[in-house]
Amino acid sequence: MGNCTSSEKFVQECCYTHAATEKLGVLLVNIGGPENLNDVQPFLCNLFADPDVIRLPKLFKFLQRPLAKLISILLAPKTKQRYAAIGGGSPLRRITDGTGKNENPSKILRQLHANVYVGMRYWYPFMEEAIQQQIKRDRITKLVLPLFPQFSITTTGSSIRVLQRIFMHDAYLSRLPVSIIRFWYQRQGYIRSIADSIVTQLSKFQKPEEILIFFSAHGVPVSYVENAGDPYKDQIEECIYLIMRELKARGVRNDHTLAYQVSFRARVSAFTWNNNDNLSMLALQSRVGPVQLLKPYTNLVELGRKGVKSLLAVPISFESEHIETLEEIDMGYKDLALKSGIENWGRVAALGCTSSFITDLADAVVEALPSAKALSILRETAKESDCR
Ligand SMILES: C=CC1=C(C)c2cc3[nH]c(cc4nc(cc5[nH]c(cc1n2)c(C)c5CCC(=O)O)C(CCC(=O)O)=C4C)c(C)c3C=C
Ligand SMILES: [Fe+2]
Repeated sequence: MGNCTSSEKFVQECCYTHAATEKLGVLLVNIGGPENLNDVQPFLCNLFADPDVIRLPKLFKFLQRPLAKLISILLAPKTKQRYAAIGGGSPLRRITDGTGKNENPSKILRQLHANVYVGMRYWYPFMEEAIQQQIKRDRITKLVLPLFPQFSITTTGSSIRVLQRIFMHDAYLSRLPVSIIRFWYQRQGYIRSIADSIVTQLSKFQKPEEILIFFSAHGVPVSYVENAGDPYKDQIEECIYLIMRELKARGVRNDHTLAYQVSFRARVSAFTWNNNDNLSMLALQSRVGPVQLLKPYTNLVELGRKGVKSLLAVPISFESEHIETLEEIDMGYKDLALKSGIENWGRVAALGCTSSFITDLADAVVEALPSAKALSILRETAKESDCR
């Protein structure tokens, strides 16, 4: 097979060649979220037990699980209230299942005879289950994993680590050619789909040209970016540059700004201490203070004070609706914006199962096929927690 490009003809050729020789699997990986309020505490426990989310110095690794349990118990009541406000659970499983069944990519994936699996990092169906119970059972011959739009150690890195841990101990999996799409924020289909949504939402305002486009991204600790080389911040910024370039090409010249989410900061800071090696989010030492997260923080009061009257919020770091879009942005931010003098509020929906976006992701899968290789660089990793 030659090199696959995104041109439709080539995608088709790749499909035909591939379908004849391979049994392809596509694993859609996501964070996962509690399906009901009883799931909240164990879900949080799994999340905080992840050494890529809370990095403890080697000496204190043994505290990872007890600490995760403690933090999850302390955070659960407030977090339950927030999930209750969006209907009692996370929509992530439904949306990710829907992505797999979406009509357009299914056409492409059907031509490839691809099996689509869903695997979550912190809740059911866990990545481990999808791999051990379904992928192994189906004896696929190639696996593609489109991960998150931007690479972060806390999301992409963490998922790859789980994959490596599972694959290295299994004769079949360790030889299975795998292609990991480590980020896809720069893909034209993704950029254009977001630009389409922005243009549609702008047109709903009375004076679209006066709207401030407000990109809102998840925060991560600064130390991940500055000390551990997390490319997340650079990729977020480049993604916004590409979206604004696309909008300019369409004659849209609105002002824009980027801010990282703040209530996340309050939740994280309550349980973190600064430390000198700066790699750990949570280090036990005497100098107690809040962890530094990516800036600028969201400050709607300041925007109101500066005279911003109309604002369109655009969630940028995640492709599906989730608690941060539905509760934090739609409820918390909107409320605060209106109280701060911002009179007109709008929000761009996450792409979710938007056809143009999912079709582009299916193209990305096809393009990733030639680079599939057995995961040869495998490393021993810390034991996972079992909070389920
Ligand atoms: C780009 C996406 C995400 C990054 C980066 C990220 C980092 C990160 N998150 C936490 C803590 C929490 N995350 C929670 C849930 C959650 N996080 C993301 C995405 C990113 N997180 C998603 C999609 C979800 C699931 C949301 C849902 O609908 O269920 C939670 C629990 C929910 C909440 O309180 O908001 C916590 C806590 C840290 C500490 C971190 C980086 C170090
Ligand atoms: Fe998160």
